[in-house]
Amino acid sequence: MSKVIRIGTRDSELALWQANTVKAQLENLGYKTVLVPVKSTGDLILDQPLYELGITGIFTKTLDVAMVNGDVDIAVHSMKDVPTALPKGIMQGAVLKRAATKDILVHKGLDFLEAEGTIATGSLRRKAQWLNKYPNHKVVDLRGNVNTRLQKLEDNSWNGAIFAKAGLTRINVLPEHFIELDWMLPAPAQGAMVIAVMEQDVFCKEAVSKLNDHFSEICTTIEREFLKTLEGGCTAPIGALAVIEDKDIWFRGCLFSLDGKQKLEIEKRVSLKENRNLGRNCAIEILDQGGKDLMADIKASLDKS
Ligand SMILES: NCc1[nH]cc(CCC(=O)O)c1CC(=O)O
Repeated sequence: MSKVIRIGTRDSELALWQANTVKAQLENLGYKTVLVPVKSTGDLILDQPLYELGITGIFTKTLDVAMVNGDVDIAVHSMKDVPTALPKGIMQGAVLKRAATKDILVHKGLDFLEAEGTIATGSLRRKAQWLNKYPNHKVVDLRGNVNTRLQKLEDNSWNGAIFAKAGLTRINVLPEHFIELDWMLPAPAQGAMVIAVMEQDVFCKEAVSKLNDHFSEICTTIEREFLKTLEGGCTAPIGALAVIEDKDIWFRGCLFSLDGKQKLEIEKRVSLKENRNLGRNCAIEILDQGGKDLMADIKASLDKS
């Protein structure tokens, strides 16, 4: 085991925390590793256009390029940020044991909930679900990494902002005032970390496979199949969550219109052994129940804006 595994990561605090976790776990198994932080926007030296390689994700693009270029051996991602179609030559090497899956509202007091208020999020999925439940509220856009978003919430008069609990917990910035949004369905694979590896890299494939958590892999696979079957290359307000209870898998999925007024949802409980195609079949049911038209509407309005 003389090879040093170069772990590519983005340079945000959350990304570094996640990459360091993988580093510690690999070293615990006796592997030598080194962390290679890669700036999010970089000089992308490649002799092929990105789309020809199937490189699309805004959060994962830079690391995909670094892997294809041979600058890093593996990459650590928040799994929900990874497009459902992986670039040529890159495969999913391991899904780590999943942390908290849910979204939370960080707030400054909850009196506004049943009245009027403004909450902030940059996510179409969170916005649509929030407006569906609280039609009298306003939702404003909020972007940036976790620390930036927390700071902007402090600096503005908004009543609250929505975050993935896993992200705040990991970098230890979970504020005192938050509520768990149990009714909101998370992004497919939220709270899970994934390790990407090159298909031809036998050594690294073997190494990272030891970090795979079987149940986390099953649940995130179902959620991402649901997403992949619905989306057809377009970002939409889609939520999904699969959890294992006893010997069953309990799946819930949803698709909303951008304004949150239309809601299509599905729920199924099957035995763990029968989980094949669960995500795909649930998506097909949603598509048949009006989801096809809704996706076309969403795509049309997103193309316009
Ligand atoms: N889209 C950004 C992003 N990607 C992963 C996380 C947190 C960790 C996770 O959800 O797995 C976050 C922050 C957030 O959604 O609040």
